[in-house]
Amino acid sequence: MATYTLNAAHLYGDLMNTYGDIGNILAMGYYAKAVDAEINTELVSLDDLFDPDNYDFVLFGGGQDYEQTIVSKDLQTKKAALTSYIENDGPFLAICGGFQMLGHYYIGAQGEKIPGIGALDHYTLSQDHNRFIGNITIKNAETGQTYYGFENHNGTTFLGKSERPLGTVEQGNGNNGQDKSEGVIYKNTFGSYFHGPILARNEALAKRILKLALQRKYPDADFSALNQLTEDLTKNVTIKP
Ligand SMILES: NC(=O)CC[C@H](N)C(=O)O
Repeated sequence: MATYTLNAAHLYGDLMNTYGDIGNILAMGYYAKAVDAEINTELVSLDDLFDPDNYDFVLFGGGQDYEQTIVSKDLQTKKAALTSYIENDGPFLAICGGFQMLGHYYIGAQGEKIPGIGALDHYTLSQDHNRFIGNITIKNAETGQTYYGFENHNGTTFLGKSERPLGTVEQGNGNNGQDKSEGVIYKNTFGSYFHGPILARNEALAKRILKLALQRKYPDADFSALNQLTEDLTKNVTIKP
């Protein structure tokens, strides 16, 4: 038994898990070992109850438009609980289709309007016979860190006033191919179009989100070993695309 335990919800992990997005939880679990912590993961899908008090981390991965249509209906039943989790600073990572569904709506490739839950203030439009596909690099303004990933999406997302981007696009398209924004940060919720998975490829971000989750659950504990690990690794490792 580890000293610290985090409970993670993999939201609709059986329907939306593009490019192995669950690897984000596995990456966090890997770094968690450095501070004697472990992560228990539970699938929360159609007709399941989402109790915000039960979870310390939520992952909502990407998916195809068809799966998003199915998930959209069920998601409305979890809207209040998910919004309350986000508003109470619950650590959350939403990728691609999951990122789109936390916002107001996504117009799918066939022009269909797929409602989100509006927990975050963005909306997503559709491109005409085009997808953004390829490697992407962004820079995070607060930390100066560079993140690497792979994007594949039809949707073009536009952030609301309360949202700031996860990063500024240096290579690739990002949220919409126009304003250089990629992803979102709102409270402790992170959204991104990055597959890869993002936390497996970007250890500094993995540790940042892991630390948020650990400190929220165990405010009096000392997780400086994780800090040390972050500093040492970022000092010595050159990350190439
Ligand atoms: N990879 C994804 O999650 C894709 C999301 C959505 N179906 C789009 O094409 O924009």
